[in-house]
Amino acid sequence: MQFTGQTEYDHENSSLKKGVLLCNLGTPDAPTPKALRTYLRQFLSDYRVIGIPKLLWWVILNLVILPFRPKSSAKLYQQVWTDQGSPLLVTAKAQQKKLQQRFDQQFGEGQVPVALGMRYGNPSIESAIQQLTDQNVRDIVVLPLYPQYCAATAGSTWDALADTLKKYRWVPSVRFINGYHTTDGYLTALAASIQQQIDKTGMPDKIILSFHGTPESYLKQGDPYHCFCHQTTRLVTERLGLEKDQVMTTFQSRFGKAAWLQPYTDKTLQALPEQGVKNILIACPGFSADCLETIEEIDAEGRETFMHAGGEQFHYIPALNDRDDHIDGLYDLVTKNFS
Ligand SMILES: C=CC1=C(C)c2cc3[nH]c(cc4nc(cc5[nH]c(cc1n2)c(C)c5CCC(=O)O)C(CCC(=O)O)=C4C)c(C)c3C=C
Ligand SMILES: [Fe+2]
Ligand SMILES: [Fe+2]
Repeated sequence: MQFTGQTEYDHENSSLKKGVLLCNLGTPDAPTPKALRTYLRQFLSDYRVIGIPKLLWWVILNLVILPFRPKSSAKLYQQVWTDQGSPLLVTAKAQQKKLQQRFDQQFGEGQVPVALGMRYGNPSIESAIQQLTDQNVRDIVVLPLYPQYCAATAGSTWDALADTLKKYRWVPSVRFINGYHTTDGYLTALAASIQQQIDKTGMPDKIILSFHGTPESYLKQGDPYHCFCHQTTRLVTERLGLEKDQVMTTFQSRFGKAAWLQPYTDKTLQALPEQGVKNILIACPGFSADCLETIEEIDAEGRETFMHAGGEQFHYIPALNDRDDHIDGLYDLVTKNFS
C-alpha cells in the first residue's frame, strides 16, 4: 500500500500548525432518488449504525430498503432543500465559517485552519484531513457535532478518522472530542435558546426535548447515549430554573420494526392534547444543526400531529445552528482541548 505524504517538506522553516476538524453526519448531494441511494447505501452499511449480522443486513438493505426508501426519502428532502442545498450542509458551512473567523481573530488569519468533514457523503472526512495537512496542520482537534456521545454517530466518526489516518505516513496528533453535553458553552446556548422562546410566546404547558432515537438494544449493550440525553434534560431544566415535570424527554426518527428508545416523540405529540397539554415548546438538543429530522419530522410532521390531536400552540425552537453563543461554546471547547 502507498501511504499519503508530502515530499517537499522544509525541515527548517515550515511552521507546524494546529487545526480543527468539524464533523457532522452528512447529507445527500441532491434531493433525488439516485443521490439518496448513494447516501443511504453508505450510511446504512455502517455497522455502528445498523448492528445486525452483516450478511443478513446486506440482503435486507439491498432487497428491502434500497429499492424503496430512496424514493420516499427524496420526497421528504425536496420539502426542506434550499437554494444553497441541504440545510444540514448549509448550516455546517456557516458554523465552519464563523468558527474560522473566531480563530482568525484570536490567532491570526489562517493560523488555525478549520475544516469540515462529513461522515457520509461530501465533503468527506478524508478530504478535510487532506486540506488540513496540506496547510501543515500536524495537531488536530476533531469535534463531531453531536453533543451526546453515541456509538452510531461519534463512534462512527472515529472509525472514519482512523480509516483515513491509517493511510498517512506522517500521522498528526489528534484530540478527539467524543461529546460535550455537560459543557458550559453548550448548556448556556441551549438554555438561552429555550428562554428566548419562553420570553416570546410565554410559558408553555410542557417543554419537549426530542432527541434522535436509537434501537433500545444499543442501550442494553452499553451505549451511554440514552443516559446522556436524560442528563442533558436535567441540566438544562436546572439552568432554566424549571421543575422536573415541566420538561419531558422523547425520542424521534424511529427506523424499522424493532423497539427504539422511548417515549416516542410522534406518539407523545399525538397523546398530549388529550391529557390537557395543548401548548408546547419543542426543541431537539441532540442536533447541532437543523436538518431533515428537525425541519420536516418535527416542525412540519410533528406540528401537524399535535394540532390535529387537539393541540393549540406548537412552537419549534431551532437548533443552535450558527448562533453566536453556540459558536462561542464550540470555540471554548476546542481551545480547551489544544495541547
Ligand atoms: C437506521 C438507523 C439509524 C440510527 C441508529 C441513527 C442514529 C442517529 N442519527 C442521528 C442524526 C441524524 N440522522 C439523520 C438522518 C437519518 N438517520 C437515519 C437512520 C439512523 N440514524 C436515516 C435512514 C436517515 C436519513 C433520512 C431518512 O431516510 O429517513 C440526520 C439528517 C441528515 C440530513 O441530511 O438532514 C441526522 C442529523 C443521530 C444524532 C443518531 C443517534 C444518536
Ligand atoms: Fe439518524
Ligand atoms: Fe426522520
